Amino acid sequence: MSLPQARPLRSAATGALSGTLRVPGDKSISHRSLMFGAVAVGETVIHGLLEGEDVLNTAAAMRALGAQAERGADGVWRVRGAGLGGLAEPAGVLDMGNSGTAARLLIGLVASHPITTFFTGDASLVKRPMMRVITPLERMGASFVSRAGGRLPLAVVGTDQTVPFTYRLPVASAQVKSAVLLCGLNTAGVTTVIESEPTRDHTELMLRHFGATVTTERLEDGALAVSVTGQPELTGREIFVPADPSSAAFPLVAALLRPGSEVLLRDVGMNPRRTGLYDTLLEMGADIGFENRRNLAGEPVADLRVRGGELKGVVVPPDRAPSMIDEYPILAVAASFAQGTTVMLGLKELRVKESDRLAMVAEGLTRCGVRVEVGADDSLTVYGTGRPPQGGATVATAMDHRIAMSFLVMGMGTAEPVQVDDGAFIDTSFPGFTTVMNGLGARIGAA
Ligand SMILES: O=C(O)C1=C[C@@H](OP(=O)(O)O)[C@@H](O)[C@H](O)C1
Ligand SMILES: C=C(OP(=O)(O)O)C(=O)O
Repeated sequence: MSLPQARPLRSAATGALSGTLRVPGDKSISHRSLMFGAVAVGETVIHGLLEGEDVLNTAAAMRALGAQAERGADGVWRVRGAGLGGLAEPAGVLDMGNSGTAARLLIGLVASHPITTFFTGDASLVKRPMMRVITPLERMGASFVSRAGGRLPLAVVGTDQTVPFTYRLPVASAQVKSAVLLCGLNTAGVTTVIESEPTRDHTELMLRHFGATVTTERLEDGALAVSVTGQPELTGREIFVPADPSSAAFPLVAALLRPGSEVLLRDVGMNPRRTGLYDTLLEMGADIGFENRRNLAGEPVADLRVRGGELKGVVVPPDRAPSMIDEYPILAVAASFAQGTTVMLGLKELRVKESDRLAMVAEGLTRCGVRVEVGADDSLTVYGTGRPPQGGATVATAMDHRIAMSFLVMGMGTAEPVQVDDGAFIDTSFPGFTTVMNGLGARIGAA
């Protein structure tokens, strides 16, 4: 396991931003399109796949499991599936790099195949909790050997004799929900996941698109029961991947922070389980127009027109966390430019992402001269003064792409430039970030 060379970057204040762009494809949808294509019969054609490192690791893993997954000269990806139940035992260890989504979803998928699969990841991923998927998958019949506490590297001893299961999620996580549903896919009978807080539903939407029966039912206590009927005939499909709303968040907040800016972001995914950041920014007074709303192969999209302007502090309720889970670092940056205090509640899950995002955001903002508080209840309070923060610091990123991008956006408006110690991990989710941002008017370069 070798670490890429650290790539320190520096971002300096800009004038008004302008331009039109389409950020790269949605990461969640890209992973799933490769995985589901690999267990379908026939060819899956994917337009606009995110070619970030996380997704390229998934493509390599699907090839190691016996599917074909290749990029054509036209930029379109084609997957020829092995069929459900047809995944082959990989000869080597699957290295999922930096990606929790790839690791957890694939662990679920192989658990109901009669093969043994070894997984590992980079120095960030091997620290992240896997018991959350091991526990339900063991109940369904798979066996595991893992490091203490359920960390990678681990081996999944799968079986084609898994039993269906009803599982109530102990934590709001689309990755855990998906791991159980994907194990249920090759399990005879109906597997159900109950979630008290709705998390992103790309697995459910896309499994239906491939021909599976996936139903949802509202329970008496308000929770949602999601069920998949096992062993369907999955057929290869055509998929159009929307632009990733989690990536669009960076140019969007940058434009909001620079007075006089006007930026148009095309084809941005508007799945309601992903749009918490946009709701929050609108409450803060942001000028965001949603134009040309339409459907792209089962997922809603829109073009977002963003204009720079003043923001005010707000309280972000805990039940909004699942729909904006990856956007708190960039929201905290926006809050540091706002007039007034922003309180973000219910951020416990941020502690188990690529880094402890709650700690890293608080530390970085403090270094840049912003007053913040982390509550014992895993809340984050950012005291905005309505004036640009000082900046002038180097921020630690701890192998976390979203921390790196958030603080580079911050440097676009601070009094002094902001440096990040390593921008290399940006390639996991947003290849071309620096070029795209500089095309709008940013001044991001090697430190
Ligand atoms: O299912 C997915 O594609 C994802 C789910 C979320 O993770 P959790 O399920 O751990 O909350 C999110 O943070 C991650 O970036 C992508
Ligand atoms: C949390 C993230 O991804 P993952 O869990 O797939 O590593 C993210 O992209 O912000």
